This record gives sequence, C-alpha cells and structure tokens, in this order.
Amino acid sequence: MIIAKNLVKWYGPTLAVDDLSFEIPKGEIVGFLGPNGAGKSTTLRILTGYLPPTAGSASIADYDILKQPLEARTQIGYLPEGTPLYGEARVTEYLHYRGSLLGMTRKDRNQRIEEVCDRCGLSHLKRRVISRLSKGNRQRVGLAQALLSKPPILILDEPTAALDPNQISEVRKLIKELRGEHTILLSTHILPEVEKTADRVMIIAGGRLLADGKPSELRQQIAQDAAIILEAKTSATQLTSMLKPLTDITSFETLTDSDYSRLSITPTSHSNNTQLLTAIGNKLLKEQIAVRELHTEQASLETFFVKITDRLATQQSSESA
Ligand SMILES: Nc1ncnc2c1ncn2[C@@H]1O[C@H](COP(=O)(O)OP(=O)(O)OP(=O)(O)O)[C@@H](O)[C@H]1O
Repeated sequence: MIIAKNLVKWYGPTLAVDDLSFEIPKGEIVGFLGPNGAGKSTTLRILTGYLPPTAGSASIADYDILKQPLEARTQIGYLPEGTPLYGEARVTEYLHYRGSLLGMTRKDRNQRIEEVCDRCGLSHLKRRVISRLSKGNRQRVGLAQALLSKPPILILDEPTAALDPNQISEVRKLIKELRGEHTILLSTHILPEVEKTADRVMIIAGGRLLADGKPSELRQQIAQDAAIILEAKTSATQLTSMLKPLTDITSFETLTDSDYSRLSITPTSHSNNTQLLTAIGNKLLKEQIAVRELHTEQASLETFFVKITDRLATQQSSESA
C-alpha cells in the first residue's frame, strides 16, 4: 500500500532522510518511531506529497507520488504535526471547508461529517469554535478531517503530541478502532504509543531505518541487549574480577556493596544472554558463592531505542574519523 524506495532528503547542508526504504502492506498499523530530528516528519511530508524528495521514489496504493501526485494524495488522510486548524471556524464549518477542497458535494459532506464526528466523539461539539476546544478535542477534529474522504491510508504525524494522559489514551483508542478499515502510518517519539497501537514498528534515527519488526520481535532483540542483574555474597571487586574473563561482558556497574554485592552486567550486543547467565551461574557455583539474584533485566523498548541511537552515533563518528 505504501512503498518507499531509497528516499533521500537534503535541506541545504542537512541530510534529513538518508536512503530510506520500506513497504507497508494493506491494513497494517505501523509506528514510525524516532527521537526529535530523526526525519519522521520529513518522510511523512514526502509521502503525502507536501515535499519532494531529493532522490528516491515512493508510491501510495500503486500511484507514484511524483508522477501521479493527485491520485496518490486522494488515497491519504493526513494529520500533520501540530494539527494546523482554522481556529476561528466552528467544527462543522471547518470540516465542510476541508470536504469542499476534496471535491465532495454538500450532500456527501453533510452525511460524512455526521459519520466522522460520531466516530471521533465530536457529535456534541460540532457547533463549537475550534480555538476554544481542548487540545485533545482539537486533535479529534484533525483526525476527523483526515477521515473525511474515507481514505484507505492514514498518515498521522505525532497524533498524541502535547496531549494529557487521558486525551492520549482516548486518541489511542480511536486509532485502534480504525484498525481494519485503514492502513495507518503514525509517527511518534513516545515508545508506549507504538507498543500499544502498532502491528509493526520502524525505528528511525539520523534519517536511517535502524530497526523494523513487530513490537514483540523488537522486545526479543531488546532482551538480548538487556543488562544482567547479579546479587551474590562477596565483594563487588571479587565478583568483577571473577566474571571479567567471561568474554561477552562489556561493562559492570556496581549497584550496592555490602555483605551482598549487586552488579548490573552489560553484555556485548552480539552475546547470547541465556548462555551468559548459565556461564555466570556455573562460575559462582564452582566458587561456592551464594547467589540471591541472577536474571536478565526487564526488557524495555526505551533502552533498546537509546542503545541503537548510541550505536548509530558511534558508527557515524567512526565513519567521519
Ligand atoms: N524546513 C527545514 N529546513 C531545514 N532543516 C529542516 C527542515 N525541516 C526539518 N529540518 C531538519 O531535518 C532533520 C529532520 O527533521 P524532521 O522534522 O523530519 O524530524 P522528526 O523526526 O520529525 O523530528 P520531530 O519529532 O522533532 O518533529 C532535522 O535535523 C531538522 O532540523
């Protein structure tokens, strides 16, 4: 449904999107995750036809975004970052305006505005002036305009940015309800956003795609990267020197140092945590040291995100050296 091939975008000397390729099949909800400045909005603006790429190509429902821009655009409902709305207009006035830009007849607009307002929980707010609505409700108006023409594809740029926790969960619920009816690409820099709503997560930093998979697959990768926690009855110094010969360990962090010592052990990215846990357990058993705790730290996408971003920075600095 959405195909991006080797997209590149330079803003003057700034490389915002760096050879980005991906495919999103029909019906999938994909989270586009990355830190500020990763290139998410730029990619979404290219896909929605608001910005030409410097190189590369993309198609939306088989329409080439450069060769058939109008056809491609009609396939998309777009919620841009910051949801620019006409603040002085009432909700229905604004939706009528957007609908007329899309070439919808008044009859179609009347019917569709009823439907999208109902869908987005705006039925009781239709006569309200947009600038006087809460941020969460304004976001609902943004979503309502994106849904107006029943587009097969929704592209949502930071749909929950600047919302409070209640509003966030309401918007998430709404996005989940749209599952099955639309192919959805949503950008965010908040991890729970994609964990809760997406079938698939693409992580982008420095304009490059760094990871692509189901949230559960990414979690597995993260588990491989997670630190090992060890609490044993000996000094941290002794534990450290005993375990250092295990080649897969890159760093130790002493968390407490009393009768029992507690260490956080960071394995190398390619190590197998299960084997490492067994090796550590065997070593301590052999030395007859009492162990109170030995396990892999709870995996979090957050940690993974920070690690792969760090890896990219290291990679880039070694490339430029
Ligand atoms: N109009 C512009 N002119 C010059 N540089 C730009 C422009 N828009 C974005 N950039 C730069 O391009 C890079 C990618 O920005 P982009 O807004 O696409 O990232 P993002 O992942 O959407 O970040 P955020 O979450 O902060 O919106 C950044 O370095 C940004 O400063």
